[in-house]
Amino acid sequence: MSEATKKTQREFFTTRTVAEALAGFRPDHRAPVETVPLAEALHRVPAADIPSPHALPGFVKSTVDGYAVRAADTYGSSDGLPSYLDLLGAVRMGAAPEVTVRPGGCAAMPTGGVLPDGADAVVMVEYTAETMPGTIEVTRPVAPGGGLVRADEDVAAGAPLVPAGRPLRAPDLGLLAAAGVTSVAVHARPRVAIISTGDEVVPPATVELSAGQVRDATASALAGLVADAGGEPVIAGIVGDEPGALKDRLTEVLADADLVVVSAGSSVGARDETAGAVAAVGAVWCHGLAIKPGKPTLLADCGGIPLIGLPGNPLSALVVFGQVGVPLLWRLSGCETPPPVPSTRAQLSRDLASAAGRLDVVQVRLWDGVAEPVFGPSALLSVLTRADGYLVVPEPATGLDAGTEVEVMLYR
Ligand SMILES: Nc1nc2c(c(=O)[nH]1)N[C@H]1C(S)=C(S)[C@@H](COP(=O)(O)OP(=O)(O)OC[C@H]3O[C@@H](n4cnc5c(N)ncnc54)[C@H](O)[C@@H]3O)O[C@H]1N2
Ligand code: MOO
Repeated sequence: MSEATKKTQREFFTTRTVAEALAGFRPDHRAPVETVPLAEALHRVPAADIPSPHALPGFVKSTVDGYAVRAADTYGSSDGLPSYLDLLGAVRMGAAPEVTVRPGGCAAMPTGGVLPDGADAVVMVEYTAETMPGTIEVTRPVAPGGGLVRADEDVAAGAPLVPAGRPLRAPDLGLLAAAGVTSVAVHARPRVAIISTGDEVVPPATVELSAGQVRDATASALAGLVADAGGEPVIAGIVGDEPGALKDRLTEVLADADLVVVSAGSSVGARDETAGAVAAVGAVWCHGLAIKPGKPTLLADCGGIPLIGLPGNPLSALVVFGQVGVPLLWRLSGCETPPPVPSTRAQLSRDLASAAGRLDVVQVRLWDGVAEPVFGPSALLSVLTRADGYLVVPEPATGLDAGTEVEVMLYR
């Protein structure tokens, strides 16, 4: 056993908390920046604020169907004492007004039309009547600016259309399009190399299994989590337990990955080579995380590129990747605070025990506002597929009582 392996195996007994890992494990690599068309920009993270080339909407715009007026001409108007205005013309959609509104006059106005010169408000058609051809009766006053948006009310020229560091949402794409911005500089989807380890692990397409063999479940599931968090999964194969093989594979994938994920072999058993191999290609930040399930987790910084060594049990691997890998992935994409996960409040059906200082991730089923824990060993992946979501027992807590209102993060 190498010196490095001995050292990292001892570190297993000085685990870090998940909170410490989220705050303190911060390799400085970021996915490169690329320019993509709007149609490919959903959920991508702008590398810098994107300023508006001009004001939006760019003209004083009516928000109602009605008549453009001088507000002062409508003061005191009521059903009993209407104002009467001369109809001077009509504004057409998508065209500059050909009419100017003088005192005592008005112009017919569609929603979205350009306010004509002289007018400072639009009165809704519901509060008017054309009592005689060419004369409009107004029965409600309107204040200056009423029925309008200002030329820069959506976005001022030069102000950010969308901020750096937040994944683009559908309305962001609309605002960019409205401003004529049709391509954006965003971080590339982080490439996540996924390596499975273990002599017993065989490709999923293997038809007949020999005794003790298992099909690689973890890589496919991790690829799903990676894609969900905006990354590009790169399934980098299965590495057996022969000495040196993992180190060689790690060296290869590090040349072309933004994040490396290795599953299994990170515990303290005789064949657990991961810590030694990782120590040969990077600096191990922790070996052992105070999380249940998932304690045999390893984090390393490989020249700025983060590497996560996940527990072998697929359930534990997925739980840890959700808690630690997904936030890392968002940071690689340029987003420091991951977008919130949809959640719901529910009443816990039974007591849950936990150790203080350890984060417990508990799978739950939900019905009628009740969260029922799904228990089972982390060797069983079906515990996850049967759950509707999960709750966490926070690090300081020693457990949760039945009936406690808990927040359940929902799977979709
Ligand atoms: N003495 C101790 N033994 C164990 C501890 C401990 O603290 N002290 N922790 C246990 C926990 S918790 C877990 S989790 C496992 C994790 O160990 P490894 O990360 O070294 O993983 P393996 O032993 O290689 O595998 C565990 C289990 O998962 C299966 N596996 C592995 N990879 C895959 C895959 N890609 N797809 C499907 N299944 C996979 C593997 O065959 C094993 O059955 O250690 C405990 N022991
Ligand atoms: O924590 Mo192990 O990672 O329970 O299955």
